[in-house]
Amino acid sequence: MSEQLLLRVRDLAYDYGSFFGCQNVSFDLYPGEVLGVVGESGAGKTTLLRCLSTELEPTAGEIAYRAGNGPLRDVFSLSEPERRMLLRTEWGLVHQNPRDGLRLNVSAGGNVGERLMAVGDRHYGHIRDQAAHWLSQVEIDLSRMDDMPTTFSGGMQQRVQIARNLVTNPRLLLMDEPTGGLDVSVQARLLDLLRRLVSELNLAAVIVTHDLGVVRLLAHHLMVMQGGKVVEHGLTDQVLDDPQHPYTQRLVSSILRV
Ligand SMILES: Nc1ncnc2c1ncn2[C@@H]1O[C@H](COP(=O)(O)OP(=O)(O)OP(=O)(O)O)[C@@H](O)[C@H]1O
Repeated sequence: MSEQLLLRVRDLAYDYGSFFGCQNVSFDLYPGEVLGVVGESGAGKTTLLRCLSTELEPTAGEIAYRAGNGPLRDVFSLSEPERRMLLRTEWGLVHQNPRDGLRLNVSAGGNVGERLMAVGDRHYGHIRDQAAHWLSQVEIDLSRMDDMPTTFSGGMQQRVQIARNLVTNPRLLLMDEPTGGLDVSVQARLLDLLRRLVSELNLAAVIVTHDLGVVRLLAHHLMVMQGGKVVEHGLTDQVLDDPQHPYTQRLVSSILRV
């Protein structure tokens, strides 16, 4: 594989005062690769994602990202405007609750087009065409383009949130339980959609979830966290088919029993 490393995380830790959120997290991510992060409640998954999105500054360790074709750079050495620009262009952030990632008083098309306007696109026709293109990519009927997200189902809102993230052609998606809270058939459709888009767009992604079915379907690599620490990390099929750590073994067998 000749592609260059996109994201490098080394010995990352974050402490909430005397509590630690996550510790000693290290991984590499290449374009087109999906890393799944699983673990019980309180394992440190959200803390890790909040550090990766630069919302929290790690207490220790490094997060280095390659913007454009430039060198890998520590994201916390970037200026605030540089980081903001990454968050608007090369990085996408998909929240579990789409309401956290959408503007509810703006139409579906407006939600998608707005992200282009935020990076300087001022051509109304182009913005509307792009919004329509990405809404159709996530299977939103264009007759709903001018409707408010509040009139959409949870699954539709989640798809609009994904379209809003994709419109700037991001290279890295950070997703927090993107299918959480949706019913099983809606989840399955959304997972198929995500799998197709990740592969077609050669996206790198980190996906945090409780659901081993989600990682089995989407993630090439899997990191299992417990109590803020990574207890197992490897190829998804390998970890799920031959778990080494007792916690992963319990996690996998609890799914197989149901
Ligand atoms: N704002 C906070 N202040 C203090 N401690 C926190 C805070 N947020 C999280 N923690 C602690 O950090 C640890 C990791 O929490 P985190 O939310 O990252 O876990 P999680 O794996 O995402 O859990 P869940 O699946 O329930 O969302 C837990 O011990 C939690 O109590």
